[in-house]
Amino acid sequence: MQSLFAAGLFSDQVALVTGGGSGIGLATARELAYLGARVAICGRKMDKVEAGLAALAADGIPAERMLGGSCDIREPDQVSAFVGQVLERFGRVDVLVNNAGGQFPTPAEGMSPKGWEAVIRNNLNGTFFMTREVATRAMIPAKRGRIVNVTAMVVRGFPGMSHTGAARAGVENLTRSLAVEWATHGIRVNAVAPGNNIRSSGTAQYGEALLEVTRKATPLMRLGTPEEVARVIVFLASDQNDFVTGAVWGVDGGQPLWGDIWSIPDPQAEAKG
Ligand SMILES: CCCCCCCCC/C=C/C(=O)SCCNC(=O)CCNC(=O)[C@H](O)C(C)(C)COP(=O)(O)OP(=O)(O)OC[C@H]1O[C@@H](n2cnc3c(N)ncnc32)[C@H](O)[C@@H]1OP(=O)(O)O
Ligand SMILES: NC(=O)C1=CN([C@@H]2O[C@H](COP(=O)(O)OP(=O)(O)OC[C@H]3O[C@@H](n4cnc5c(N)ncnc54)[C@H](OP(=O)(O)O)[C@@H]3O)[C@@H](O)[C@H]2O)C=CC1
Repeated sequence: MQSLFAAGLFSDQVALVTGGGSGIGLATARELAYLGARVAICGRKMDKVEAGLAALAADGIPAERMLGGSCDIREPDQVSAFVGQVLERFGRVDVLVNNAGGQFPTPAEGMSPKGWEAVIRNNLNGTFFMTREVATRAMIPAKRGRIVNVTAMVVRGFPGMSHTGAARAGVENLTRSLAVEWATHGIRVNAVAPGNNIRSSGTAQYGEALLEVTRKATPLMRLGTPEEVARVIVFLASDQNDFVTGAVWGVDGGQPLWGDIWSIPDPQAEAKG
């Protein structure tokens, strides 16, 4: 592995990455571990978490510097138990990356209350539960912490996935509120918004055709990689970046600046036949 950052940048630090078993979360966990951090990863499914731990081991990270556990961030009891495990094992949490999340495509009018709630819980509630737990038990007592929330590119709304657009906009606003509330506790809170154009385990479920549409809607004319998102997360999580808080950084190849991202049925065109 090769890193943009100086070796040992995260030595003596502990990082907790939710959804660290796959995709952007795994790329982030690998980079942080490579730079010296002790890393804890979690997800709902242990097979993904175990695959993540195996990838870290293949990078040469010793077993004593990593921890994996099953934890559904929507469930406060599971969040509390996992954070407890991390503190028991490593004694502190310096960096929290709230990366776990996801949704399903659906027009708003076809969305059931349960479907709406599932996505709000997964992205907004879960992020808050984990953040509050880590802040109150580790960061506020230590008067030090770096939180990075992974959102999505929602500046133009999220037609076709309005539930996640609303949830991610909520997380972005939470990022700003907590950046102010916790500034005096030595905690910085930032967000990274990947474009809808990162080729990852997550976007694989949407299929190549849709990825091609989103690639063509990207000024840089290519898809991004999980490692490119991870580098910005790691920068925001590092002490090299200590005057930035409450920011939302896009990693999107310029996509929000340009044209249509994907087509949803145009009601005016349909009305005209
Ligand atoms: C157009 C733009 C494209 C654009 C596409 C390109 C841009 C991609 C940009 C974003 C990329 C990524 O985020 S990549 C990361 C992707 N990763 C993920 O999405 C994985 C995490 N997501 C999830 O686990 C699920 O989506 C989520 C719903 C949040 C949680 O699932 P659960 O199994 O826990 O939820 P359940 O209890 O089963 O479901 C609760 C309700 O949600 C509904 N529900 C769940 N999945 C559903 C589905 N596929 N289609 C309809 N409805 C669904 C169920 O029907 C239930 O409601 P009832 O109807 O009452 O039964
Ligand atoms: N790739 C892209 O283009 C974009 C990605 N994003 C966001 O970036 C983040 C990472 O996505 P990406 O790596 O691409 O996709 P992945 O699907 O690979 O990553 C999502 C990870 O989150 C975990 N996860 C999901 N829900 C929960 C939960 N309730 N509790 C604990 N863990 C959970 C999943 O594991 P498990 O299923 O085992 O729980 C998985 O490891 C997500 O929040 C995603 O929505 C945003 C915009 C674009």
